[in-house]
Amino acid sequence: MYKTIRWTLKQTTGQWTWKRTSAYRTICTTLVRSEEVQKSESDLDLSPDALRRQFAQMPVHRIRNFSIIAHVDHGKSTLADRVLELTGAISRNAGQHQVLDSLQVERERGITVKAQTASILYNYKNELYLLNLIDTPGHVDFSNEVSRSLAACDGVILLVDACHGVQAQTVANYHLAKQRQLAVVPVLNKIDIKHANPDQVTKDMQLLFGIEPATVLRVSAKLGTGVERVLERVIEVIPPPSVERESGFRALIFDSWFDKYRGALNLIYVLNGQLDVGQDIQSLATKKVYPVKSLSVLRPAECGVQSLLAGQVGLVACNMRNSKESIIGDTIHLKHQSATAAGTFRPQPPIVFAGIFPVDQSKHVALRSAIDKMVLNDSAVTVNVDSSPALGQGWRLGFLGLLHMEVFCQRLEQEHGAEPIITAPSVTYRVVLRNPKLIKQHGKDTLEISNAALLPEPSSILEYYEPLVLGTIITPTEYVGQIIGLCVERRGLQQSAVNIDETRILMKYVLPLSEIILDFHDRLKSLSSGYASFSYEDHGYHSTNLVRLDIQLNGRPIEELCRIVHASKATAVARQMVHKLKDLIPKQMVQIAIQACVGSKVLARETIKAYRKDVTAKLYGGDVTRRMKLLKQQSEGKKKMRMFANIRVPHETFINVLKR
Ligand SMILES: Nc1nc2c(ncn2[C@@H]2O[C@H](COP(=O)(O)OP(=O)(O)OP(=O)(O)O)[C@@H](O)[C@H]2O)c(=O)[nH]1
Repeated sequence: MYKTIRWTLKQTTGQWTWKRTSAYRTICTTLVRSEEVQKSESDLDLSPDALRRQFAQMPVHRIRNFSIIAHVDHGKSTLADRVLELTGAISRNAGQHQVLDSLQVERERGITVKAQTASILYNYKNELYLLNLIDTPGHVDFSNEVSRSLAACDGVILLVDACHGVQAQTVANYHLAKQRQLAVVPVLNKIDIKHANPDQVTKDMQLLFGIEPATVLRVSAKLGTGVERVLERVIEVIPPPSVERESGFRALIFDSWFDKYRGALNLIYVLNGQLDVGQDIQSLATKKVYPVKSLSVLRPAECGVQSLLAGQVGLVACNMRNSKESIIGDTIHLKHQSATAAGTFRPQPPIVFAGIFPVDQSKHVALRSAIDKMVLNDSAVTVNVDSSPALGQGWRLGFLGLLHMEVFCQRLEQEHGAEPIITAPSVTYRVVLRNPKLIKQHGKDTLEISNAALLPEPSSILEYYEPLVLGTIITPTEYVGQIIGLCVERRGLQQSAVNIDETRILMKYVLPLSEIILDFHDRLKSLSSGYASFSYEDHGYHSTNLVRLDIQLNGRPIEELCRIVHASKATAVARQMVHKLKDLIPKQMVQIAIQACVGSKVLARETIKAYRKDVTAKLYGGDVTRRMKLLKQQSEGKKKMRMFANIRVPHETFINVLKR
C-alpha cells in the first residue's frame, strides 16, 4: 500500500516524497475511505431476491445510464472490473480480469469487440443508486458498438491514458458523445505508471475539448485508486434518464445475441412505462407480436426479474428467432398499443466487403446458420448471396474494417465451429454508365460495385468514383516525416496539422478508403514505433481513375483473381500478384504463362516452367537426328496440351493469393 501512496503522491505533487505531507494524509484517507465504502457495499444485501426488490423500487431520479469510452487499451475494461468489484457485482478475490470481455476472441486478443452491460447498485450519501454501465470497445472498427451503446446512455466516462495522452479514437469518441449531447465525466487513468504525465494530458484535454482541468479525475484502474470518486462524479454530473413511467410501454432494442435454448435475446432500454413477464410485445419494424417469456437484468450475470421499468436496461427473451426479427434500433411496445419510434440509433454502413465461402459445399447450410447467428450478435455486418466458379456458393459480407472482418471470422470458427474461406477485402466503387443499353438493363445510370468481376467494360463507363475517408492521425513529432511519406504514397491529401503540445501533432488527411483497409494501420504503427494512432470517418466519394486488373493463366482469364485498382498502381499490383502466383501454382506438365492485364495490355508476366520428361533417356548413342526427332515430337505434343489443357490451380491458391 505504501508503494501505491508513493506513486500517487508523485503524480499529484510532481515530486518524490517520503514525508508525511498533507497530500500523504489525503491519500491515506481516500484509501481508508475506499475500504469503508467496500465494507458498506459488502453490507448491502445482494441476494437475488433483495436485488429484485431493489430494482422494482428504484425511482427514475436514482438511475444513471452511462458508457465508458476511450482509445484502445486506455483501460476501460479494467476500470469496469474495479467498478464491479467496488459495488459487489463480482467478488474481489475471484482472480477475474476484464470480466466484461467475456468472448474467447476478446481474451485471446486482449481487446474488447463487443459492448457489455452491467447493472450495479451503489450507495451514495445513504441512498441506493442503480448504475447501468456499458463497457465499449476502443478500436475504430467497432465504433458501431460505441454509437449503439450511446443510444441507451445519458452520459459517458471519457477515459484517457495518462501516459499516452489523447489519441485519435479519444477524439472520435468524444465528438460522438457530444453529438448526442451526453454529459462527459473526464478521467485520467494509469496514474500509477512512472512516466505518466497527468498534468500535460489534462492541458491537452483542455486544448482539444475545452474540458476544465479541475473537473478531470485521476485514477489508477489497475490499483483501484480513485475509482469510487468516479462513481460519485457519475451520479453528480450525469442526469437521470428522461423517461415516463406513467405512459404506455416503449423500449429501444440496442443489442441482441443468440442463445441455444431461448433463441434471440434482446437487450432493451425502457423509455416509457413498464414491461412484465407474460405480456405481449410488438415490434414497430416488423409488426410481429411476441409473448415475453422472461426478463432479466445483467450484473453482468443474468438476474431474473418480473418487470422492467422506464429508465432501466434489461434482457428480454421472447421467442425471436433471427436477425430479421430482432433488429437493433427497433422499438418495441405492448400489443395493440401505438408507439412512436425511439430510433435514435442508425447503424453505420459497412465499408469493406469480402466473399465468404464454405471449404466444401456440404458445409454450406451449417455456415449459413452460423453466419445468421453471428449477424444477430453483430448488427454492423451486412450479408448478400454471392457465388464464384472456383469457390462455389457463398455470401458477400460487409464489415466496418479489416479487424472487424478478422474478428468476425475468428468468432465464426470459435463460437460456431465453421471454417470459412474469406476472399480479399474490397471497397464499394461507384461507376456512372454511358452505355444506354446497360442503363436500361439496370434501370439506373450509377452502379455500386464491390466485386471486381461485375465491373462493366471500360467502354461503357463514363466515370469512376471511389470512397474517401477523413483520417485523424496523432503522432509524436519525430515521426511526422515518415508518416507524411506514407500518406502521400497512399494518395492522401493533408487537410490540417495542429500541434497538441511540443511533442505531439494532430494531422488530418483525406485518404482513399481502398488504400487504408489492408495494412495502413500496421505500417503507421511500425513507422512510429507504435506511438501514432489513427481513426477515420466517412468522407464521401470522389471522381477517380480506376482499372480492372485481370489475371490470365495461359490466356484464360481467372475471374476470382481480378481486382479493381487505381490506374497509377496497376503495374505495381500486377507485378506483385503474378510474382505471388508463380510461387503458389505448382509446376505442371505444361508451361504456364501468368499474365496480369488491363484490357488487352499485359502489365506483368511470369512463366512457370513445365515438368520435363527425358524422352531421349532410352537412346543409347545413335544418330543426333533421332534425338532431335524425339524432342520435336515432345514439344509438338506439349503445344497441343497447352492449348487444351485445363490448368490445375489448387483450391488454396485462390485464397492465398487473395489474402494479404
Ligand atoms: N499500470 C496500469 N495499467 C493499467 C491500468 N488500467 C489498465 N491497465 C492495463 O492496460 C491494458 C489495457 O487495459 P484494458 O482494460 O484491456 O483496456 P481497454 O481500454 O478495455 O482496451 P480495449 O477494450 O481493447 O479498447 C491492460 O494490460 C491493463 O492491465 C492502470 O491504471 N495502471
